[in-house]
Amino acid sequence: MTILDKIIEKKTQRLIEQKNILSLTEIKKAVANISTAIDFESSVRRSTTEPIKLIAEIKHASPSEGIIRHNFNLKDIAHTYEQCRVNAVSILTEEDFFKGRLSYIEAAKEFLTCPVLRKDFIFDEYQIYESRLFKADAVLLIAAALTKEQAYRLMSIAAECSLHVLFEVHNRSELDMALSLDCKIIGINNRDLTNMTIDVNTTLTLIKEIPDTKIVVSESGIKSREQVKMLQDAGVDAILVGTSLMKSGDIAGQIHLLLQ
Ligand SMILES: O=C(O)c1ccccc1NCC(=O)[C@H](O)[C@H](O)COP(=O)(O)O
Repeated sequence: MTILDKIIEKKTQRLIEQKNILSLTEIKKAVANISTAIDFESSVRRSTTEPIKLIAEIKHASPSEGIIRHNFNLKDIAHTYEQCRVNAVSILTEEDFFKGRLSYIEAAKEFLTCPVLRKDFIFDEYQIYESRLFKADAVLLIAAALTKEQAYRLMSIAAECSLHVLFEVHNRSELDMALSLDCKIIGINNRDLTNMTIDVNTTLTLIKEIPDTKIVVSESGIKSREQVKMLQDAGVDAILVGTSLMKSGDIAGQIHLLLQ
């Protein structure tokens, strides 16, 4: 069983419990009154004259690292990200492996003006409505966790809820799925979820197969200015950075180092 299988198994159990508290019909009604989402797509698209965009992640723990930030303070992190004028914030909301909470989105949004991506393991339409109910502006869909039919359906529901989708791929066949679904924002995960190894060259290889009209986000394992420059030169629109910010005693300094 891969880590992705384990996460989805746990998530499936939690979803059954959650649907007993608030049914699909009830959650659909509840999202009808939620204010409009902030435009994630425009925030992460870059023109050729602009520097690379930053999606800064709030991530307490992970399966590969355990606890990443020992003095985790959601509000301080959100406040720092706002002061650094990051282009978007990604929040890990998965509970059992990342120590996240859905409520982190609204709490962080008190300090943020940029859009927020809900980073979780989404495979059921309920989770899309839930994301909007908790004020996310965008959601992550992971190709490795979905069939093409499931992905299509979830993307349609996300669009109905005005949520943008970051569609994550790691290899050529997942990229083919993204392109055939006409995904606008393609995330290339440098982390292989089958064995947790990270290689930033994954982005450099796959981006060559992606038309210029798409927005490309490079995800995972980004920690040095040299890597960021290489990704920018390759035409990447935005980087998604978690661990190297969360491990730093000076988050603003680390952002400056990456983007200087
Ligand atoms: O981070 C993990 O260990 C992990 C394990 C299994 C599934 C997903 C995982 N990470 C989620 C992410 O996609 C990252 O948080 C994100 O790309 C940022 O990566 P990093 O900068 O390496 O924290």
